Amino acid sequence: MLKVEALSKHYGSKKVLSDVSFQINPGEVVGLVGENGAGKSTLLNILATLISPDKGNLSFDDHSYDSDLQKVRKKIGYIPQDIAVWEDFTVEENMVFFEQLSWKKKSKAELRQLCQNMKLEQWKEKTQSLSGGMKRKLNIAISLIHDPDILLLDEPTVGIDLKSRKEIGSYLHGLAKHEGKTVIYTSHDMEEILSFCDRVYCIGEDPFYKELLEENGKLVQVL
Ligand SMILES: Nc1ncnc2c1ncn2[C@@H]1O[C@H](COP(=O)(O)OP(=O)(O)OP(=O)(O)O)[C@@H](O)[C@H]1O
Repeated sequence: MLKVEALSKHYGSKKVLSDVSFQINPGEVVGLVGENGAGKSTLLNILATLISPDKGNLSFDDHSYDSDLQKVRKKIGYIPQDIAVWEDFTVEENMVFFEQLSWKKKSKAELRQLCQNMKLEQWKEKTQSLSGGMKRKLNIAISLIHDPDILLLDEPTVGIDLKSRKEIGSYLHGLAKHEGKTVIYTSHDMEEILSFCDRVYCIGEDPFYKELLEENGKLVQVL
């Protein structure tokens, strides 16, 4: 379980997160929504241990972010907004390269299976020739090499076609429901949030998202 207690973060005089608390269970898919600049990426980056909060206690499966940082990091898979793959490498070469950097070892067959699970079949193709949706799938497959328990995704489906969006959304949903992973992702796509998320956290004071989601029967908590 992911536990966040009394988390705050500011940049200079700008308060971004103020006394935020929540808990997320294994197997849940949680969406983070809010207007531009509300603090979604900031929260995701704190959960990914990439930036530190000003105050607050965070833990995952009873491992504290403060005292058990290495254990927590091993459990996290983070997919940033910008696709980070080697364009000159094939899909296979990318997977093997990142497997070598990973603390968890996987055979080539297992790496290929990860891609196939995402409906990414172009194993021998150069990454530069893949569509945006396929590159995004590769990015997600790379983040799964070390079998993380918690997946943090910053706008994983932005700028890609509807078919890939749906495939990625249902794949992430399946990871939560069949493998018990905790999935947290940001999106501006309300249809996607409505289809794939069990719960939604709204960041910021604008009531727009909360009202829209509640009208559609979603459980929403304002952070
Ligand atoms: N390193 C930083 N230094 C100063 N201000 C920052 C920094 N990172 C973010 N901010 C500010 O904090 C606020 C929250 O930014 P954040 O990127 O978390 O928002 P967001 O909800 O993810 O926005 P978007 O939907 O546009 O991606 C913004 O006003 C941003 O300008």
